[in-house]
Amino acid sequence: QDLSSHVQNPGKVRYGTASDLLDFVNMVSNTLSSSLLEVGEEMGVLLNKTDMVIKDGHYRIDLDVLLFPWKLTYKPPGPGYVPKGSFGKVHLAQDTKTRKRMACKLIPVEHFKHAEVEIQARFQHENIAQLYGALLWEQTVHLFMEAGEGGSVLEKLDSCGPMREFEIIWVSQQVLRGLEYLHSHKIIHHDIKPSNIVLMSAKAVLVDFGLTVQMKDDVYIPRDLRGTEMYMSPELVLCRGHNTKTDIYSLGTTIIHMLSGSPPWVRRYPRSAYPSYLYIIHKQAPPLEDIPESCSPAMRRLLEHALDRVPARRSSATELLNEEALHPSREDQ
Ligand SMILES: Nc1nnc(-c2c[nH]c3ncc(-c4c[nH]c5ccccc45)cc23)o1
Repeated sequence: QDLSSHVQNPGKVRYGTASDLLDFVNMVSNTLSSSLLEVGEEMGVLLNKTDMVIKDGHYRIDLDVLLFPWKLTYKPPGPGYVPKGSFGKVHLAQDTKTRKRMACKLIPVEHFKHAEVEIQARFQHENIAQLYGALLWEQTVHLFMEAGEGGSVLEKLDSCGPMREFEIIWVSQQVLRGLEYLHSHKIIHHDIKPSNIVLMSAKAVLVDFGLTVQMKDDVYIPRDLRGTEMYMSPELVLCRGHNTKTDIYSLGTTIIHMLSGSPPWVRRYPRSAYPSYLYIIHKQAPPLEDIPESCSPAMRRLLEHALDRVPARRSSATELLNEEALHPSREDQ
């Protein structure tokens, strides 16, 4: 195209606010993917002040931003190991002008739900992966986000085994601050687990908001089962209504995984013999038996409060943040 047509028809990527980004993703969600086929070039909205440089309305993959399979923190690079989200593959991305490094999650447009973006666009907190922008290119939604270059807690557990208690305390405090913020806005994450907690040099953040809901009142009646079985609460499995306390239970099972190196239940009920854990979670008492002997009494008490079978009795994020286990006194160190 000559310059004049280029100027007259600048590309379809622009800077905008969180509400511009939400309008864009709503358009993508509501437009039949067939009619999106005609758009030959990338289109999208990048949030202002994100160190991403749009050139003449373009933000082209492999030109303005490069995508790399994620360099693993612990393991020798497998064949293009790419962490998987609920519906998308996550790559490392780098803006070619500012060299800013980001995570880029690729979601096929037919799987894309604007709920994934809605919460991250409307709610910001230092322990929630920040959203930088969204692009639609080749029938795939590219979500650019804050990158946890230390990888996920699951990757760390798989590579290095059980974590030490001071590491678990650090991760739990970060996650609980993020949950305290989300729960104060009646938002349920629905998929708290080691692979959805990613590590950076000075903090840990929650990722993958594809199953997130914002309650209209104090209970959420689910239409489907959301989450990952081993970390699900008994009330979520029952499907008769639940609230933000389900995330607290999932954090409790996540702490068991960090302490022991395995999710709850699997050592007592091997996956080979138990294709599903839903019935076990429903029938059995909370998995306190999976807390290792080495666990400190204070951390054990925190887990008893986080895994209480009765949601109303279960501690909130704020209450857990005030537990002794998360404030080891000097003499303990
Ligand atoms: N499902 C999902 N939705 N958003 C994200 C996400 C946003 N920023 C990120 N930074 C790092 C990782 C990540 C996960 N596992 C890993 C293993 C090794 C290295 C990095 C990772 C994932 C993200 O993930």
